[in-house]
Amino acid sequence: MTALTGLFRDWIPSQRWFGGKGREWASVEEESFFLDRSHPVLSIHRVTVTYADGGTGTYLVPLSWRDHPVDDLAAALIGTVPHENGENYAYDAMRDREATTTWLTHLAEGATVGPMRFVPGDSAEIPVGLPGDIVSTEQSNTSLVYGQEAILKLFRRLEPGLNPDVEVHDALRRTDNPHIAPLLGYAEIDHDRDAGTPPATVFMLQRFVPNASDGWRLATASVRDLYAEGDLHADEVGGDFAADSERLGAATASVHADMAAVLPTEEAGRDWFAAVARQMGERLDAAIEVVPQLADHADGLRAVYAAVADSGERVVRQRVHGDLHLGQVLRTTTGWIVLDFEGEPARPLADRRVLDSPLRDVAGMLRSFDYAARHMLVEQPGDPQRAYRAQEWAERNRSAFCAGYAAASGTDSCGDSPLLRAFEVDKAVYECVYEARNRPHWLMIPLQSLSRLTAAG
Ligand SMILES: Nc1ncnc2c1ncn2[C@@H]1O[C@H](COP(=O)(O)OP(=O)(O)O)[C@@H](O)[C@H]1O
Ligand SMILES: O=P(O)(O)O[C@H]1O[C@H](CO)[C@@H](O[C@H]2O[C@H](CO)[C@@H](O)[C@H](O)[C@H]2O)[C@H](O)[C@H]1O
Repeated sequence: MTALTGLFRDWIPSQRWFGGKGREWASVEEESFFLDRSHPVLSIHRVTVTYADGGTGTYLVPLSWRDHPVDDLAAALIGTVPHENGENYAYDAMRDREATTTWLTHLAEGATVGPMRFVPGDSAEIPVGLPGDIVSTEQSNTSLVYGQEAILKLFRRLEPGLNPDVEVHDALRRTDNPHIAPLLGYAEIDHDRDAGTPPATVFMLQRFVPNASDGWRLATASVRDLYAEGDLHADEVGGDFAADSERLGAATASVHADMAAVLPTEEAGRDWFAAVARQMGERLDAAIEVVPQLADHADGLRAVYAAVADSGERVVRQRVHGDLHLGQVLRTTTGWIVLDFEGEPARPLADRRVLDSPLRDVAGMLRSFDYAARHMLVEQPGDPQRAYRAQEWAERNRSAFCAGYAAASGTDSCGDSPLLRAFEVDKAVYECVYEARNRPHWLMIPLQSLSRLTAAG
């Protein structure tokens, strides 16, 4: 093992974006090239982890280098690497402001550096020269905000093929949809050109949406207001969120309609329903391995999936968001913006591009209302008054979202649909695994939802 691979072995497992948490490492390899040889030197590392269970994952790690320690960057220090006259200091380049300008300079020029190609959209809108500040919210990737102008999202996990976030934003450019942030460019890196493997997407740059607040923050503030009121109901307190939920439903329907207009669609046949039910069952089997408590619900969940196979609903499959939740939407002064069309980060890229029912996204948002309502019960699980309030808030905002979606799409999608119910259950199963790996103290939120979702039928 080299000094660098040793550093990566120590540092990567604790990073939020690392998707292999809980898996034992068998070996680690890295390949690198320089993106910038001036000050500070910026190197790009492709780190491939092979797990003891045989799987692999390749992650992108940009490092910035100094020949002396920099006090302001102490929190970004990954480690030191010895050389003949002393040591070089390796920093997390995404936290080193001086290193953040390089991405935009290369993008505006449409440069090719080693295996990496920069693809600008409208280069006039790329704020060259501005330094980027890291976005501190917990997320699966790493983002830099450049002033109030642009936001760069670095995709940490490298997978062959165009990232769906870039693909969908690029296609939606033609629609002028008011509910998305326009794409300004992206970069890709060759995997193994000789083997015919397509390049992997490294980052995308989007226009920054100023003066916005994310839906999770707004929704949870509304829940807090309701909890603070002893006697009033959700429609009587100041922070009622229902009007926003309704507008969010309409915005979601508008984005779905434009995605269907510019990307492929296909009427679903009976075999699709059977395949969806089977895949959900398989996901449950895998999830039970990680969260054994799920086995207690397994019979009820399988009954929900079985109902999908016989449902006979009409579904036009299309590209969907794939991981829609309140943290993926921004409320601006004029309305809602939908972000992050990447799908669930744990799914292979090819699966995330498959045509699906838009109800998948409706279910994601309904799950999120449930989370927003109940996450504060984690600390006070035995408070029946709060549990009642949470239920009331979740139901009110679910209905409002569905009303907005139905009015804008002309379909009663939140009606009594076995498919929607199964999607909600399937999402909650996914969340159990996500929480077990990332936030074990929140595991009870999706687990308790599963009890309710299976009891309801
Ligand atoms: N265009 C944008 N304008 C303003 N803020 C944004 C924009 N895109 C993303 N953000 C902020 O960055 C956060 C993470 O972005 P997101 O695309 O959801 O990344 P991830 O895939 O890692 O979850 C969002 O919750 C939002 O607060
Ligand atoms: O990192 P991403 O935004 O792509 O999504 C992952 O992380 C989300 C948490 O940040 C997770 O969402 C779950 O928690 C939310 C509250 O923090 C809640 O609103 C969502 O409904 C719930 O699914 C998401 O599942 C995961 O893919």
